[in-house]
Amino acid sequence: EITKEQRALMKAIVDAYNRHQIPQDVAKKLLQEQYSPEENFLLLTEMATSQVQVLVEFTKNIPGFVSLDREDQIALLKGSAVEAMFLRSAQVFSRKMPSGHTDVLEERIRKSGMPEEFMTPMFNFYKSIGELHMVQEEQAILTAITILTPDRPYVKDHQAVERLQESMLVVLRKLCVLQHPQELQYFARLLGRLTELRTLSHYHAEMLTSWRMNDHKFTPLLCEIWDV
Ligand SMILES: Cc1cc(C(=O)O[C@@H]2C[C@H]3CC[C@]2(C)C3(C)C)ccc1N
Repeated sequence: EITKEQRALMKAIVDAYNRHQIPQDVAKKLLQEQYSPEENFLLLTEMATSQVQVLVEFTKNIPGFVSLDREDQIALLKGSAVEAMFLRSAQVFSRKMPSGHTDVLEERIRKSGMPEEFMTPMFNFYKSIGELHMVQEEQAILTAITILTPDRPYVKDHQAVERLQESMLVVLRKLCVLQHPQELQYFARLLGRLTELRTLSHYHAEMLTSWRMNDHKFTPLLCEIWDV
């Protein structure tokens, strides 16, 4: 009972999501030979920077996004960047790489100068996303829903964003029923992850501050997207 236009919306989002992937060379670098914490941090910086670039490209291809007010587009991107990045890296983390690699990546992230108290919530989130076994359509639409959250700071035209998000929530709900018929509350569980993401973004803000304090270098794009 997914209508023709809903199928078209889903296809546009999934194509955009798959078209804009993190360059494999960045992810692969993290898996190569042993690095020092400084080297690891530089690799994470490279990974985060390319994730933001991928996020911007994906967002521009969400149907209706570019017809929103320009300043609202910026507000939505800045407001959702962390959450979209964690969602995408959780999916990359739990799916893309053969299991052995995941431990290596986890090891690299753990030895990159990231504050210890941030690790646990981050890896718990990765695991909770992995356990959902989302299909790629669900991943793409859930990411689009996260980006089109109307109550981000400085968004002026709430209504316009709400209308776009609404149409995606409807599609996601239908998709969940089709893809996971046995799990009645699967859709609710998916949306529950978005709440977990907001908690993570608070940890992330502290992480940025602690890195700044220790004089870690960021790229201009990361400074711009997170006002650091
Ligand atoms: C300012 C700044 C931010 C990050 C970051 O948010 O990294 C995210 C944390 C994990 C989740 C997404 C990340 C890219 C990750 C996989 C390293 C990494 C380096 C850096 N100089």
